[in-house]
Amino acid sequence: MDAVIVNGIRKVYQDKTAVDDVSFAVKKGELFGLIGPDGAGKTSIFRMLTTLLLPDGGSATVDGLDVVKDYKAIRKLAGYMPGKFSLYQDLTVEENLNFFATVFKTTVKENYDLIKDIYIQIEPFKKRRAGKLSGGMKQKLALCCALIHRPTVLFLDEPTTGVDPVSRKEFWEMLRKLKEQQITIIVSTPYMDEADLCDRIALIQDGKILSIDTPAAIVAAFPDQLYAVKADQMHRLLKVLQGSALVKSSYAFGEYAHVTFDGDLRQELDAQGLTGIEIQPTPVTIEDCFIKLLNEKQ
Ligand SMILES: Nc1ncnc2c1ncn2[C@@H]1O[C@H](COP(=O)(O)OP(=O)(O)OP(=O)(O)O)[C@@H](O)[C@H]1O
Repeated sequence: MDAVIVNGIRKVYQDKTAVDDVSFAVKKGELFGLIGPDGAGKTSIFRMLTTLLLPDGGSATVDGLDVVKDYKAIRKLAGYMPGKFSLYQDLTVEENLNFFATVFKTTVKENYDLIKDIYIQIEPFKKRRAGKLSGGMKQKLALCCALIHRPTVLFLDEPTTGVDPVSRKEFWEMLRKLKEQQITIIVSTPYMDEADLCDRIALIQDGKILSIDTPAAIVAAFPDQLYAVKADQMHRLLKVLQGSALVKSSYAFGEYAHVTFDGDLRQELDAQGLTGIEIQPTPVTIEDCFIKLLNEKQ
């Protein structure tokens, strides 16, 4: 049985459809990513799966339990780290942890083995109020609190947003270790570079899933050779690319334009008077796949 099954789930706020007929399944022990920009509907999906929000249509199960009928049982077995900092700012690190353990009728001691690797990193600050911790430390404490009742499924809503790059990397290493403990993890992120760290991902935009697969399979399905293109006049280059009959797709990507095309693009750019032209094949990223899927939708 899959750990999470989502079947045509919907959420409508007033006249805004935030989650539109979303379906996916997450295997036991999988690290599954919901990847999409702000407002894509990730938080609404998490809140429905953790029984904090009622769906307006469709159904979903967590560990075989229905998110509407069996909400009490799900709350016991699921761990949830909301996007916004959820801890008690005026309580210390150890008070927060004890509080969450008590709510779930357990003790820190009983489940210490599960959080040990993470907790020892914040233990030197255990007497410090949560509100006075750095972003990375708050995130580690929030993860310990979400784990303290030994959940079978862990929901992490944008755990790395607003966290420095080193802490982001450390956080993903912690998730890899938790996976070894057979905990199913569903994590959302707006950072496309984090998609590669998941076993499988769902790309989501405007409440709809655009694609679900392993990151490697999504990248492999990109149909064209992708090129990174540069010129001395980047602004003009982008305009020329957009108007060119040879170009299938083009968009700014860091200091380059990412382009797919047929024919002799260099000759065309030369003819347009552009200088310092560079055209080189470049590896496809998840972000390129996302942009392609968005363009197909429009
Ligand atoms: N309570 C609400 N009332 C009205 N609209 C809402 C409500 N909650 C969310 N929305 C809207 O639904 C859409 C999806 O929001 P949601 O928070 O689920 O997305 P998200 O991908 O988690 O993005 P974010 O990172 O911004 O939270 C957005 O357009 C948002 O403005």
